[in-house]
Amino acid sequence: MTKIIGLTGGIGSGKTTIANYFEEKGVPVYIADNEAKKLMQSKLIIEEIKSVFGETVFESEVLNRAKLAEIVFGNSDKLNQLNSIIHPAVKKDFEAWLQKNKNYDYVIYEAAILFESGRYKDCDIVITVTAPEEVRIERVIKRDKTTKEQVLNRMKMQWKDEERIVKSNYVINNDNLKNAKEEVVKILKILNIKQNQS
Ligand SMILES: CC(C)(COP(=O)(O)OP(=O)(O)OC[C@H]1O[C@@H](n2cnc3c(N)ncnc32)[C@H](O)[C@@H]1O)[C@@H](O)C(=O)NCCC(=O)NCCS
Ligand SMILES: Nc1ncnc2c1ncn2[C@@H]1O[C@H](COP(=O)(O)OP(=O)(O)OP(=O)(O)O)[C@@H](O)[C@H]1O
Repeated sequence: MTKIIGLTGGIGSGKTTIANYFEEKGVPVYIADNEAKKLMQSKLIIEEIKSVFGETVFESEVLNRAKLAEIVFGNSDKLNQLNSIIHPAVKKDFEAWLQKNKNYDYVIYEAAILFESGRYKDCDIVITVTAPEEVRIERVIKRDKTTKEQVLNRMKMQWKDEERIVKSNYVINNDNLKNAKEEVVKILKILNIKQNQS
């Protein structure tokens, strides 16, 4: 049976960067953030978001993600409400994706809130990607043209590295990309996963 590797880490730790490297090496990767974004364009989910958050988070039927982010990352009850709309849809979508990839020995499920959502329980192995908080904040400010306060608001809704690390099988320190990639190769070897030559 295909084994699920959960790949997690706080905002800006570099988990998508690391996930992409696993993919380069030949492991199929499901990026929960990206798939959630696509699912949030479905009519059913749009209606559910409207019923909870109102029409004001939409502009001509297009979700204003920044506006919704402002609401939910300042209020954990609202974030839980949004999560309970999106997470079941992502779970279902992932299960269908997994079926399509059932010939692989391992696949990767990449999600920032793997532990917070409880989805780590569906994983056979969990890898946490880490980097110092200040570095993560700087990366996100640069990537998203956002403010320190906005990044901190998201961080407050996530577990701390210490909490993630104790529940993980492997930890990849992504302070430095070259070293982090070497860690990926080590894990592939330990798990006996055949690598693409790249
Ligand atoms: C609030 C939304 C619209 C903001 O969208 P935006 O494009 O600004 O952010 P994006 O989705 O790309 O997420 C960027 C990062 O924010 C953090 N983040 C996103 N969702 C959550 C959450 N529910 N809890 C904690 N942190 C989160 C993660 O570090 C994530 O990698 C969006 O994040 C959302 O719908 N979140 C709830 C659904 C969810 O949990 N998605 C994540 C994977 S299932
Ligand atoms: N080792 C590194 N050195 C420098 N920059 C990096 C490194 N790893 C990732 N980055 C950059 O930092 C930013 C955040 O990385 P990435 O998007 O992979 O993080 P993430 O953990 O998936 O974030 P989020 O939780 O927001 O989705 C990106 O712009 C990426 O190119």
